[in-house]
Amino acid sequence: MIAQTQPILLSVNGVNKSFGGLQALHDVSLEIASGHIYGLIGPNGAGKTTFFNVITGLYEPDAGTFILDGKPYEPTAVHEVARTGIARTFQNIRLFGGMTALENVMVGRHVRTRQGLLGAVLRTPAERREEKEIVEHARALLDYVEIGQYAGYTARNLSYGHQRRLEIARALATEPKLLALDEPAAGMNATEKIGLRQLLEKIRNDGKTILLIEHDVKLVMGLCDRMTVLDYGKVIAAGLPQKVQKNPKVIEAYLGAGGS
Ligand SMILES: Nc1ncnc2c1ncn2[C@@H]1O[C@H](COP(=O)(O)OP(=O)(O)OP(=O)(O)O)[C@@H](O)[C@H]1O
Repeated sequence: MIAQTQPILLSVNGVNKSFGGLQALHDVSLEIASGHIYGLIGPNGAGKTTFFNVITGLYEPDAGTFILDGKPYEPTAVHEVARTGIARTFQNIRLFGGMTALENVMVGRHVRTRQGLLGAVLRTPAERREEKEIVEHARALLDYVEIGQYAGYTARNLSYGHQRRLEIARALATEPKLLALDEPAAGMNATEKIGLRQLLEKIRNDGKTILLIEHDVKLVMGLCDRMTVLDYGKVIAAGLPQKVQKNPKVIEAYLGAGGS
């Protein structure tokens, strides 16, 4: 566990988001310290994915301000968000299923290169050099998430757990300041979850900051440095996991939702 003396990487203040008459997020604020794993939990429909979609530019908030790494940040377009330094994975895995694992990571890397994808197609010597670097970097990332031996496999043919790791590698390829993971353990068996936990701890120990939505409360409690609990779009508790799990509002929200 890391002390809260770290600088704040992401500060979110007063986010509101409605869909018609339904207020999915109600004045949600949170602060994520640099180098932390920050958990966002809550029963089904609490607004967790909506919050992710807002901070990654998929949904426009009705209100709210954001500061990333000391600078005002407007999550307007998904591509810009990636350049600014937030990378995410999705609850339902979104890989390029027909491409190889290596190619999937290379796509993520193009966010950080000069030529982008078009340059890679035109192929001048400088671009070929850059392309070689991209391949090497992508291979290194696959090794980092421990699926290097599957570099040439088509993404859709990988096991579920390996696809989740591949999504994380692709997100890391954009060199994010904040890695936002939407239920990375969903569908994993117990052994895969232990492996995922070790991977996330390694990523944090290497200096990255992680925002994690997770349904597996045991995993979140054991892994996160700080957390926020949402219920019906509102923050009902925030802080250290040991304190949050004893909060009567949190217990009630989970028991009320069938203990999910
Ligand atoms: N695009 C949308 N249009 C209309 N309503 C939406 C939309 N996205 C989310 N909602 C509604 O907003 C509320 C919050 O949903 P959200 O998916 O953010 O919850 P969640 O906490 O991520 O839930 P889960 O754990 O089930 O994924 C829900 O009532 C949901 O039906």
